[in-house]
Amino acid sequence: MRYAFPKLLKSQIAYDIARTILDGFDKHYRLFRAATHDAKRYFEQGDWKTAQTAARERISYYDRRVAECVQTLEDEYDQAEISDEVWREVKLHYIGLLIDHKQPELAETFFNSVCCNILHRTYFHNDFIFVRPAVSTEYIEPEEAKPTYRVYYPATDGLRFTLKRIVTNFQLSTPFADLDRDVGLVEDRMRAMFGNDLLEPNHQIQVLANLFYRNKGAYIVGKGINGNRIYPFVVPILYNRKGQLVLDTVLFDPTLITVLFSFTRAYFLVDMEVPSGYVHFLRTLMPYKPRSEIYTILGLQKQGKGAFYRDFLHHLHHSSDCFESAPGIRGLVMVVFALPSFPYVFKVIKDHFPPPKETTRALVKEKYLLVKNHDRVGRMADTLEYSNVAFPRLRFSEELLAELKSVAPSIVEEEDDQIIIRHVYIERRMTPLNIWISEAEKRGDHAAIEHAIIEYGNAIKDMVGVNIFPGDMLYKNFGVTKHGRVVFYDYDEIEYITDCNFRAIPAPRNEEDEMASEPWYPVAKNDVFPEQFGTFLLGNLEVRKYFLKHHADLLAPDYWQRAKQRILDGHIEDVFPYPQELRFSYKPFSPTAQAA
Ligand SMILES: Nc1ncnc2c1ncn2[C@@H]1O[C@H](COP(=O)(O)OP(=O)(O)OP(=O)(O)O)[C@@H](O)[C@H]1O
Repeated sequence: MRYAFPKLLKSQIAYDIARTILDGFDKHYRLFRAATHDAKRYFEQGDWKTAQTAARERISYYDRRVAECVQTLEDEYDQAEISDEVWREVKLHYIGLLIDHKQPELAETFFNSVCCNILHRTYFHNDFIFVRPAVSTEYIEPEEAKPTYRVYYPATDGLRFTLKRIVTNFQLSTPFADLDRDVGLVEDRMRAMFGNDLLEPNHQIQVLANLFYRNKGAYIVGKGINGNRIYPFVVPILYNRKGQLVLDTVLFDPTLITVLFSFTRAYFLVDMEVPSGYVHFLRTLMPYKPRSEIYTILGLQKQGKGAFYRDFLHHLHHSSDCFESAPGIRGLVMVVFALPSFPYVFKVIKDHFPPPKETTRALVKEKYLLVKNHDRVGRMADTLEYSNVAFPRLRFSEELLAELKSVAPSIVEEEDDQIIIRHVYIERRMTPLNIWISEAEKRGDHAAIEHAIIEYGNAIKDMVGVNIFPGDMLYKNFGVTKHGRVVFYDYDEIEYITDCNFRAIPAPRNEEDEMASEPWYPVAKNDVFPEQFGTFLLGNLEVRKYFLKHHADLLAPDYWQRAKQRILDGHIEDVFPYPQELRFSYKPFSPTAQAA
């Protein structure tokens, strides 16, 4: 029989514990918001280095606050004295404290993290933690003067005036080069978007009240509304070469907006008093993006992780297919499996790695963490890391279970009708690039192959721009997203570009050198010889043709040496999460203009 919650709350300890946990959360969110607040200042000062460091540090805030809170509780209470009854009261008090709270869903997640740290896993009890949200996040209004979004009425005020007001309301202290010109450009494109639609009485523009900061950009996020139609838009604000601000473009295409919020990018910094209000608004722009991914891209990655897990359990309940090995070439380091009906893959680190791998479990984890904390520039998939995940035994094929038990026995355990996986990374499922290319070949789709190779080279170049050397550049280590972008997902050999030594292959001294099957010259651990990349990348003639046409520079040591030098000189590359052709300043390449 299910245990009933106590009818009377009697325990002072229960109240005190609930209060301590909520104080821990409030401290966390205060610091989290302070970081997003600072992002505005860094943007105004063009202080990219500090902004980068702050964005990276913010990721670790959550775990630190949870650890602090656990410590406080352990110092103050003897766990043995806290009965199940008291834990149930703690939860009820906590729910009470969350009435009128502005971030109740985040506070519930924090509560779960603290409880799960204190209670042993086998002791988890659904009555103690928030398996489902207990407090609604709908219609929460901010207390501060700023609403979640502002509303403008262009039919009354004029579109140009409205657009200018939208920008100036953000009160950026850096001057614009020519705001009237930029607003005119946005207006032209916006008029084209609204087309000849008759303006309905509800015609309005809604804009989220705070800017979204990432890398060297700040983004205005909003939507036009006319009748029952919604027109999402995003306006990036960047610096020009003279250190003045410009509106760089306006994006309307839902696919491009979705890509801007992609799982392959660094998290945004946005000052949100009521995060659920932002998530709700963003979902009206991207209805197919799971709430979990929206929380994550807003930097609330633990919330995203919790929401993802709930979605996953829900999906398991409402599906019947079985987990199976992910299609493609098996990894040496990871066992990768997937549920065909679910768009993610599950990656488990093997217990032993065959040669030539020289890594360890700890090192692999370190590399994955490096990527989590790094700017992923739209080219590296984000991963969710989970411990002790229980899967229903029935949903595993014998073959997959046998494989998991044989290559990762320390991680996989069978318990009654469950498979417990002690550590797993979960990441978006993509089509491995090698499979994508061979399918395009079978169809005789040359354009698709060329597209894949252009994207592949661009992915590497984007990663190089942020100091990442992928290490293992084989096509099988890249995936193609549903938007046709090529993204890297195999991180165990990743290195910082600045830690690598890019060398040209020395000229042979004599005939013997020339014939040698092993390098006759000394090779240090971090030496990389780009001239050798062709050996494993250019085997296929068609791929070779496109590779040499678009990315031959990747095979030359000096490309890499120059890239490394730029990073060492402190240069931070511009990252454009949308096509260059859409920029207001874009000038198509013209051979005559070039000649002139
Ligand atoms: N996100 C993903 N989407 C689809 N398939 C994937 C994904 N990640 C991995 N795979 C599949 O699993 C295989 C192994 O994954 P991964 O490259 O991450 O493992 P690994 O053990 O690190 O590989 P390697 O031996 O190259 O180091 C890939 O070749 C691919 O077929």
